[in-house]
Amino acid sequence: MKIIVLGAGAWGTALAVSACTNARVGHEVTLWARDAGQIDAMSHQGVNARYLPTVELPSNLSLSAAPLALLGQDLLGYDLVVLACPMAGLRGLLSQVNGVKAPVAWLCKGFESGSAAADGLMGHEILSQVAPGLAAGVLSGPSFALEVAQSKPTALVAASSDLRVRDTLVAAFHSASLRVYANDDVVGVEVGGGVKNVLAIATGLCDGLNLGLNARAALITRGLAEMTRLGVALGARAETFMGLSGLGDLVLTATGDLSRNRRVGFALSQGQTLAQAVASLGHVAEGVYSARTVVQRARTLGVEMPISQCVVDLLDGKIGATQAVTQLMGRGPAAEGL
Ligand SMILES: NC(=O)C1=CN([C@@H]2O[C@H](COP(=O)(O)OP(=O)(O)OC[C@H]3O[C@@H](n4cnc5c(N)ncnc54)[C@H](O)[C@@H]3O)[C@@H](O)[C@H]2O)C=CC1
Ligand SMILES: O=C(CO)COP(=O)(O)O
Repeated sequence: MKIIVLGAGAWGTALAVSACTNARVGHEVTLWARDAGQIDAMSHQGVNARYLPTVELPSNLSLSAAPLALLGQDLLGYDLVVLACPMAGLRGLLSQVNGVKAPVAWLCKGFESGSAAADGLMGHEILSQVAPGLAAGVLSGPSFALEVAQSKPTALVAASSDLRVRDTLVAAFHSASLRVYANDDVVGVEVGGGVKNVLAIATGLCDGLNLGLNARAALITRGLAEMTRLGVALGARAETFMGLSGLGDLVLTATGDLSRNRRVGFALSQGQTLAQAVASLGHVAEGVYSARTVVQRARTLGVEMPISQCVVDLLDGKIGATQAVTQLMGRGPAAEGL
């Protein structure tokens, strides 16, 4: 299979490496970046020094920085086009690949911030605005890029309403170290991937303040409830949130120190400003940009999301770290459940 990954950040690089090294069938994989200097450095150094510095690039991985407009013609020759950009770049990349006949999959997790529709859109909603004719879907689930690139056992979920897209993603990435499950609940998978980033900021803060393991477990559990409430209100199936892109990715991101979102919450608990916390990452932390849109969409639907609201108030500088705890613990008693 001929696969092109557009975007050479940590996750695009890791998946491209995984497809080259692990696939049961030999794939031809190209990794593309918009920055020709980055591709030049990668081909000389044999690593992606900026985004995944400890992982050697396999010799059978092709690198490209051809202008996308030119690449447009060539994209016709691929069996799968993977968009490995942050949410902020998805609208642009989708319009650029519009017209491609092969399945297209995006990897970003979040809600568009400053969206044209002012609503904060998920990937599938952006797709229906800018490229409704594409056969497309999303690849999500609990997966730190570094571990996937190191061939550590990982399970992902390929979500699309189109069976051909799900099957192509499984054929492209399923391997001895990477299991790819299929799901047709795109809304559920996208809500899980987007909201878990916001909740990971909360657990990073909780752990940075040394609030204890009980508090972290409570945040994860009640976070899962609010993620599910929003997802169901948006048309998702509740059971999807018990799967890889819901509970699975929430547990990973909320507890794993490799998470950039969790690190933002931790840094805020140590007195760093948001600007400092984001700058020190050198990578995207989608929860920072999605939090407000998550809460706005929930409000429009009449869905209560107290933990996400707390994260927004914190990011907006309306409350400090310790006030966030008071705000959550000061809520009145409630019945458990969704
Ligand atoms: N790193 C990880 O472990 C995982 C990341 N993801 C998601 O994948 C997406 C990408 O994450 P990473 O690769 O880790 O980010 P990263 O911060 O490591 O790299 C971002 C890449 O996107 C490019 N980029 C930045 N802004 C852009 C824009 N406006 N248009 C086009 N390209 C742009 C950058 O040049 C860079 O190549 C995010 O939505 C993230 O939540 C999903 C699963 C795992
Ligand atoms: O989505 C991820 C793991 O599944 C990566 O999470 P972070 O963006 O918080 O690092």
